Amino acid sequence: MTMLLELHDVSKQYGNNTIALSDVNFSVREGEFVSVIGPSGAGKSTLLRCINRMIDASNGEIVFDGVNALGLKRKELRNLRTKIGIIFQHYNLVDRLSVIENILHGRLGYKSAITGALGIYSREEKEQALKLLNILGLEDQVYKRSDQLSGGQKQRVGIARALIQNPKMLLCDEPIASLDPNASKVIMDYLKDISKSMGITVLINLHQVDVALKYSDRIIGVSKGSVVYDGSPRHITKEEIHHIYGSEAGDLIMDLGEDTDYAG
Ligand SMILES: Nc1ncnc2c1ncn2[C@@H]1O[C@H](COP(=O)(O)OP(=O)(O)OP(=O)(O)O)[C@@H](O)[C@H]1O
Repeated sequence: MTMLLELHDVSKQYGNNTIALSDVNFSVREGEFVSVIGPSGAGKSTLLRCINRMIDASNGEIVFDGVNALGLKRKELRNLRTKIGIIFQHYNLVDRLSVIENILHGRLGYKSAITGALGIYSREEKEQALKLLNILGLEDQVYKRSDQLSGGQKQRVGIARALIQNPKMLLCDEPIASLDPNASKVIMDYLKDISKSMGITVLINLHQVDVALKYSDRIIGVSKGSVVYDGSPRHITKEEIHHIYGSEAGDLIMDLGEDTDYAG
């Protein structure tokens, strides 16, 4: 498998005092499903946002699909962003628009300002939106206003909007943090299926360690801006979880129970 994403010594400082990321190094292979875990404030969101340059890293190198993302100018950056779909905790849908209109917004990165502003989409784009609606079980909601959907349905629209970009990677920033356990499972199952069936790489921030261990090929543990664990979910030990979470680890370890073969 080839590397799709490589981070070399990536650091991010906010203002004079906050070092959010410190010399982060890791690579992600094409098709891998990787979870980033760590306590609140560890730098997980900053890490994800640096990858598509929603935030600019202070130092280091981020290579995506063979291109150094940090050196890109406007047009190439737009190009890069079409290959990276983003899924947000709060969905970021346009409430007053229908489900299908929100999904088609995922195509805006491919359009000129004028065709985008006029909402002009081709027949192929509309057909692809309908296909994705079917895949994500939203075929009965096509023309519903987005603010009339449940949280789980909104997140499925968010996934469809990301997929219509034809991305190579999905960056998912706490995609289930606002959902109940049932809706969370539905979303995680869709993300896993999509990753497998479409060969899309997934990099996902999660607060729920048990979910991360269950779904991921690999876990990256972040603490105070540094990667302190990078490996399989199968063999992660309680000591390693303690190392990632520090004093917050107690309850998490109790929730996980005695068996350390969590992914089994
Ligand atoms: N825009 C900003 N300006 C200044 N400091 C920031 C900014 N965004 C984040 N930080 C700080 O950077 C550090 C990392 O924050 P980040 O949001 O990346 O952590 P996180 O692991 O995603 O946390 P959480 O799990 O609570 O979302 C924290 O100390 C945070 O206060």
